[in-house]
Amino acid sequence: MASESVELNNRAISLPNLMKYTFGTKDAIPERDKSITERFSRLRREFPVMGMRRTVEAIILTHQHKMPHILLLKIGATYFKLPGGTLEPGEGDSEGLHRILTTLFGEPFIADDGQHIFAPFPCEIREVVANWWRPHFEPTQYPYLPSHITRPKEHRRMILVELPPEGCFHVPGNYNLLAAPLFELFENTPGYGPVIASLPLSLSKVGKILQSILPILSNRDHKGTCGKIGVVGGSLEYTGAPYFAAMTSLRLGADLAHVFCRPEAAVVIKSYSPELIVHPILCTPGCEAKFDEWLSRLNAIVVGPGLGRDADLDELFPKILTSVVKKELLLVVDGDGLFLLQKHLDLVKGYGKCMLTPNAMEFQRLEKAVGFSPTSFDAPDTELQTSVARLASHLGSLTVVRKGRSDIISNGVVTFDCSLPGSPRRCGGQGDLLSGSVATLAFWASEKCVENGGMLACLAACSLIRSCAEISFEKFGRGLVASDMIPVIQVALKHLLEQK
Ligand SMILES: NC(=O)C1=CN([C@@H]2O[C@H](COP(=O)(O)OP(=O)(O)OC[C@H]3O[C@@H](n4cnc5c(N)ncnc54)[C@H](O)[C@@H]3O)[C@@H](O)[C@H]2O)[C@@H](O)CC1
Ligand SMILES: Nc1ncnc2c1ncn2[C@@H]1O[C@H](COP(=O)(O)OP(=O)(O)OP(=O)(O)O)[C@@H](O)[C@H]1O
Repeated sequence: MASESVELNNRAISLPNLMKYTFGTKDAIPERDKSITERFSRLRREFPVMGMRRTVEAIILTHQHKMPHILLLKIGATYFKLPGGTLEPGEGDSEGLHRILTTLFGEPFIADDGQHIFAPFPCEIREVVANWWRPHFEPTQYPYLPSHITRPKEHRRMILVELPPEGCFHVPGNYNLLAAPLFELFENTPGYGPVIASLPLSLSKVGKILQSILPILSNRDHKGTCGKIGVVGGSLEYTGAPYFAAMTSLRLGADLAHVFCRPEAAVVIKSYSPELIVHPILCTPGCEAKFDEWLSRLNAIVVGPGLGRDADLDELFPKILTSVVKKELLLVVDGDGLFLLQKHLDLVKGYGKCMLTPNAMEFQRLEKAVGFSPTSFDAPDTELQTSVARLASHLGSLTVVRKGRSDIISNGVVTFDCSLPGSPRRCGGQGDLLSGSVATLAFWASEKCVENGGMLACLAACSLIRSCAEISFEKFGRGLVASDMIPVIQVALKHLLEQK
């Protein structure tokens, strides 16, 4: 098999088999700096003249024995790096990375004018997979730009590079080119450093992730094994939002869905579906005790869809959060929950089981609430990624999913971008479908002890809901409403699972 097509980071990419490549050596290209100390001295020297150093690095994936491998350059006995280098002033990412890969791997020849040059290295430069920043003239780097740093010293961008099915590498004599299996790099910071060790997560395949998260159905299971999800929301104005979130969890595969709403919303919500268990308790006497009792029987809670912002929630909302955190339940905060959360961020700060799913506006509110200047709605994706990572990190590494043109998911250490096409319909309620699916998938991931389960559940949920939107838009076009997406949840799931 010459090449295998896989989906990485939601895009199909061809992975060539390394057996179809040949390898030659050429003259050494000495490293510009002899030591790490020298590298930082040069960075410090050049900074006043050149400004922030812009580095581009190639993520070149290949497959061997059907397993994805990443190409690394090994220098000496223990130092590994991605093939890459520094951009010239004014040079674009793609142009610069092409130039650097040509120097590293292109075939050497002597031009008509006698100059030693390299033939262009055939490859296609794809999207940016990860960004890292170096705030000081020191080794410490972050996958986001820390908020207090106004003049970072280096910005590193890891870019996916696709190779043709066959070809030749001409490797400088001072390097060893090797293919490391992704599983070997996974979180292996001692062996490869934080940047390379985080790449497998950044490149995760949604179909594989879903497979690792979904519970296996069995006749030995009992009612509740696949999840008991609670949704706190539903008011006089908004009855749809909690219904969408709770129904999504059931249609995805949870066993029981409870809605805790205001009494005036309860009959309406019940009448949408006999499957939902509806508690008309919010802001009624004894509400906290009743809620607390039910919490012990649930696995994950979504707080906020259609909750409203009435003054009586100022007192109840923090109590709800405190109960959920105390019981160590998975918590998704969405919709009006995010509005109310602005004053109570300290209650979830550092709570690793918390996932926030803001839309563009809600994200800006959270940024302002923590004292960051809000990132523009239209900021480029890389800036948005930085902002999401910055907020997640500031909140103590909980997971933030900023919905939008692309959904950006970050825990402050790793940042994913889900840019499946979705649909061009922006009807209300789609975010509620997302929060219900995040809660369900996060519960399943936690049951199976999936490493980084919250992050992966969020990525899987974003892919799922965008896929539902795409499928249902084909049928309903501009008349698509959120209710139309619920019946295709299993179609979308199957579609994602089948992606190789
Ligand atoms: N049928 C229902 O019951 C529904 C109830 N909903 C609930 O309604 C409550 C309020 O939610 P809202 O989202 O209206 O609250 P917000 O007050 O946060 O309003 C969001 C505002 O941001 C704007 N916006 C969103 N994305 C944007 C983008 N990318 N660029 C520019 N502007 C953008 C919207 O047009 C809207 O005006 C929540 O509790 C929510 O759950 C919604 O889920 C919609 C459906
Ligand atoms: N520009 C876009 N292109 C494609 N998909 C989008 C776009 N904006 C949002 N989405 C998708 O729509 C879904 C809901 O996002 P949205 O920003 O509408 O959330 P929301 O305002 O919280 O929703 P809700 O109406 O339920 O409150 C998400 O799955 C997101 O991926």
